Amino acid sequence: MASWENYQKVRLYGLEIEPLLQNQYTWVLLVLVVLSLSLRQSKSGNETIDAPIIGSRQSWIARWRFFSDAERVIDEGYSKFKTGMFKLSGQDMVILPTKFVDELRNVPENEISSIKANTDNFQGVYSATSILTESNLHSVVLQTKLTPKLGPLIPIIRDELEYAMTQEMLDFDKGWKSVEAFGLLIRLVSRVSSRLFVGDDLCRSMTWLNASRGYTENAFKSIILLRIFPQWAKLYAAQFIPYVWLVRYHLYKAKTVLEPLIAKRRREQAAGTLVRDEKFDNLLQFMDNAASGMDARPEKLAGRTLILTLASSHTTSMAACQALFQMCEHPEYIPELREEVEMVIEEDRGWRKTTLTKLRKLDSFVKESQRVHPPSLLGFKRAFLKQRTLSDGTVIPQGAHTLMAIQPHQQEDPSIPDPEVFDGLRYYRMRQQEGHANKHQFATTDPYTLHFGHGKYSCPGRFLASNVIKLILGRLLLDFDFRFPYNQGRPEDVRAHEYIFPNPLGKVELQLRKGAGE
Ligand code: HEM
Repeated sequence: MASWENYQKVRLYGLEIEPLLQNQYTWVLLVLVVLSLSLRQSKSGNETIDAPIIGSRQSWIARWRFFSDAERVIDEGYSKFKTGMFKLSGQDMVILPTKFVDELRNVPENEISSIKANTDNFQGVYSATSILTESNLHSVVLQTKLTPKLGPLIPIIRDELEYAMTQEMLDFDKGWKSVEAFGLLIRLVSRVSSRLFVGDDLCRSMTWLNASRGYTENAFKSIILLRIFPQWAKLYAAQFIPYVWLVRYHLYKAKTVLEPLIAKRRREQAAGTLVRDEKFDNLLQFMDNAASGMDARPEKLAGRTLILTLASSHTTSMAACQALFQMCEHPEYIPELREEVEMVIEEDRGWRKTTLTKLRKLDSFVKESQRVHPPSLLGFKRAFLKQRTLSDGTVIPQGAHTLMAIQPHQQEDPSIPDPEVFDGLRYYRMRQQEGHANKHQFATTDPYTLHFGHGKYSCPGRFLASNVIKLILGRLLLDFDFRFPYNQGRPEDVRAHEYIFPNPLGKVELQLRKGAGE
């Protein structure tokens, strides 16, 4: 008969159980394992949806395949089931047909949430992005304070861009210089964004810049790795992934500079001594003015500001870098794009509010670059907070997370007859058609162009992104010649899951043009 004495001698994989059972950490671990396994038993929203699964039914294998070859998996699902739903990456993702874009684009956020779906896709708890689900403070401020001021912001962005260029390219007048283009653009964009996000006080502080860049880089790496794990295993996996630790570290570093700044400005505001920039304060200040309750806590404001750098800097630099690579791959466009910039600047006598809207060829080129090298193959992510019956009778249960195959869908846009061809001035010509002058811009969305989403919850920062990209590329076109290094073509994009990044090792050679800056 089994007695306690006998039991004490039981060994599991060579380990004596009794000392283990006396250890409180063993119990904590056991409780966590049992809890997570039992959570796994209850089917999630996606698991209750009856839809064909693409790839292996073994979710680990399916997830790994999706990580390493998402394009093929998505194309397989899209070619077989594009008018219905299908599941990818095990059951992690339910792909809805794009015919539902219009029906879903303006549904209230207490029924379907875009930000929850996006932050969940970004592994919110581990990348710290889940703070954005606490309220829409950031979106309101972007839409009401930043977007209406895009005109007055041009000189501010240009000023910071000039400073950033001097920091980056001091010795560029000594002939051709080779640079890793993505890194350069990340540094330029993050300096410019910092000026708008945190203001003069901090935007050139290396502590802040290192924290915001370090956070963004490590958040992306954490997201990519954690997505390979099933939901129940993420908690444990995260403990062993150094990028996740670094996310926390950079968040902490950012707070060490942002929280005192918030406190200082609040003191100055109370004393009536706060120096305001009449043209544009900065996003942190705008959020502080508009925040209430929990949102107004300094650590929350600091966290939200840092997370905005992830939403803005990497995405903007990715688009700028893909366009720069396209220019090097198709140098035949450079003279025409350069001529447009020179002409518009002469007409406006400098960079003014109207200047960027007049750069229609450049706008078209950047949009076409995004079409052929998009940041993501999937988009229009939605989390269903309530059960919903779609117009064709499909029932989407509460808790489901859906996406759409935006890249294959865009290739079927009837206004793009030859989707496999890169045509940098395609959208420029489309805008010349009667009634189309304000359509087909980089920042405009439509049911076929979903890289910024579409409808009420589309990206609130896309107009700023468009301006920053045009200011940077316009400056490069005016003052630099650029090309790929000798005998090197366009560097292969780096792909992980549905995300597509410009190759960070991809080099571009730059040389100051004769007479530039005179
Ligand atoms: C080329 C650059 C960019 C791309 C491709 C991009 C793309 C996107 C996409 C796809 C979404 C989700 C939309 C949806 O779910 O329907 C989004 C949301 C968002 N973007 Fe952007 N974005 C860019 C630049 C920016 C910039 C510069 C900012 C900030 C100034 C920004 C701030 C945000 C924020 C805050 C959200 C979440 C909005 C919410 O709370 O619902 N983005 N972006």
